[in-house]
Amino acid sequence: MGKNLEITEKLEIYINNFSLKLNPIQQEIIDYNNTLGDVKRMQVATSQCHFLHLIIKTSNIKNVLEIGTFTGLSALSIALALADDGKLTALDKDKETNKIAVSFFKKANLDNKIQTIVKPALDSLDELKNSKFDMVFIDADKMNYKEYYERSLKLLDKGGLIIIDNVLWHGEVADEDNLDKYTINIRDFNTYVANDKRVEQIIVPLGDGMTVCRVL
Ligand SMILES: C[S@@+](CC[C@H](N)C(=O)[O-])C[C@H]1O[C@@H](n2cnc3c(N)ncnc32)[C@H](O)[C@@H]1O
Repeated sequence: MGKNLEITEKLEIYINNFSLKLNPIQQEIIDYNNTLGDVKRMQVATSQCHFLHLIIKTSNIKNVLEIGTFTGLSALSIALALADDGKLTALDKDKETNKIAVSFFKKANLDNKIQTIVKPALDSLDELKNSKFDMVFIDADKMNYKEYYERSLKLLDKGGLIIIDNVLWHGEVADEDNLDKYTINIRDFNTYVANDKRVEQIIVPLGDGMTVCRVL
């Protein structure tokens, strides 16, 4: 008792076999990303797609902001879970991956629910500063996480959610001997959120680790 499971690849396949089924276009995005080589690691894990789905379904979330869309897997997972009157605003600076993401959104008939904005996210966030969202999913450049987090807080009311990906940084955050600047950055970010009295938060060990913050 008390010992957490090690999630091996075999166990992950088992979990996915006994969880929600992926939508065919979610699977197409994963298959497409597999052709990209190492860069496919950018996409969220299947378990994270299902987690985002469940959070949206159970929390009456209507208006979502995503920071970091890549080829669209997390965005499509969010949009699939949203009610008909729901909306996702998806930010990314990369024109090429955005074109691919939009083509998948169209194929899934969800392009009406997803607005993409292609420019550096901090510029988009400036433009969105008078908007309100129920949830923000942060998954872009890690060095800007603190800034994205602060900007996100301004866009949410009490009860709003911020979900941040890659907070366990391949497990490196817990290795105190690792002084790599990216690891230190995530470690500092996690400390910042943990000390923030404006939210309550948990780290969920799915994919590369995601923090779920609820605004108090
Ligand atoms: C980890 S990937 C996002 C993965 C995506 N959530 C998914 O599930 O497929 C990070 C994305 O952030 C984008 N990005 C990096 N720096 C950015 C910036 N300053 N502004 C906007 N997007 C940025 C990259 O172009 C990349 O597509």
